[in-house]
Amino acid sequence: METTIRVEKLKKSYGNTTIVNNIDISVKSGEVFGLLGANGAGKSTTIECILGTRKPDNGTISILGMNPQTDRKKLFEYVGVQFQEANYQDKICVSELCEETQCLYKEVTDYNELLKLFGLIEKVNSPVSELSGGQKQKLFIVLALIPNPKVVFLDELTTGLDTRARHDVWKCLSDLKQKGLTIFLTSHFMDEVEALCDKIMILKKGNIVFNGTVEEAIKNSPYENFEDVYLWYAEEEKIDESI
Ligand SMILES: Nc1ncnc2c1ncn2[C@@H]1O[C@H](COP(=O)(O)OP(=O)(O)OP(=O)(O)O)[C@@H](O)[C@H]1O
Repeated sequence: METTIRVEKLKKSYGNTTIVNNIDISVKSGEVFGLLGANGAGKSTTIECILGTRKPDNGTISILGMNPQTDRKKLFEYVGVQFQEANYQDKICVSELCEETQCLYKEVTDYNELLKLFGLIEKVNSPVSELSGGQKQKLFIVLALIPNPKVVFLDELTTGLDTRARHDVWKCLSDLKQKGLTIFLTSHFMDEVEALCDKIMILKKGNIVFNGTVEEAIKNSPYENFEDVYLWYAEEEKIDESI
């Protein structure tokens, strides 16, 4: 399997504070990779450095063999990004926003199919501003998938979605993975990580504290429940077993 995302010795500091400390990441084609860590651990900074929207202090990054800083235009034909908040006009409706996104790319997926897949088709003519938080979140995933990408970056994948919607999103992403999509995600939901991720990396204050599979993470910890396992790696304090 070819390596789709390769990051070597990525480092980013603000002033004297190191936010991301010498991180190496390797994601193979068709894999789902989960970057985990507490609030402020450095996940979004890592993603922004990988995408070239933030300048790292050090490190080599390649996506699909391209450099996100210098091959930006070509690379983003193949890369989808889920934004937490997109910039859109106040009154724009769902179909218009999808069409605007389609115009940015040469080869696109039919957005109506994606809206159907994500249960949003009945909102196609609604103003985006009238969607619920969860519906907007799903729409941002749809926008990320419109370019028919080979790789997709999903930051806080299902934050704000209800249980049904989260499961629907997992199903959609599993189907897209079967078709060869490489997925790089961050999530605070360990059930989601267990359901989707082939490989995970746990960051603690910008340092890698675990890199491997969920099964390996469990095996190398004193716990069996993955949420306990995650906390054991990611948190400073030991878990109080009486809780
Ligand atoms: N422009 C900036 N200047 C100074 N510090 C910053 C800047 N951007 C981010 N940080 C700091 O970097 C740290 C990591 O932030 P980051 O957003 O990468 O964390 P995260 O793991 O994505 O957190 P969350 O789970 O809350 O989204 C935080 O302490 C944040 O305050």
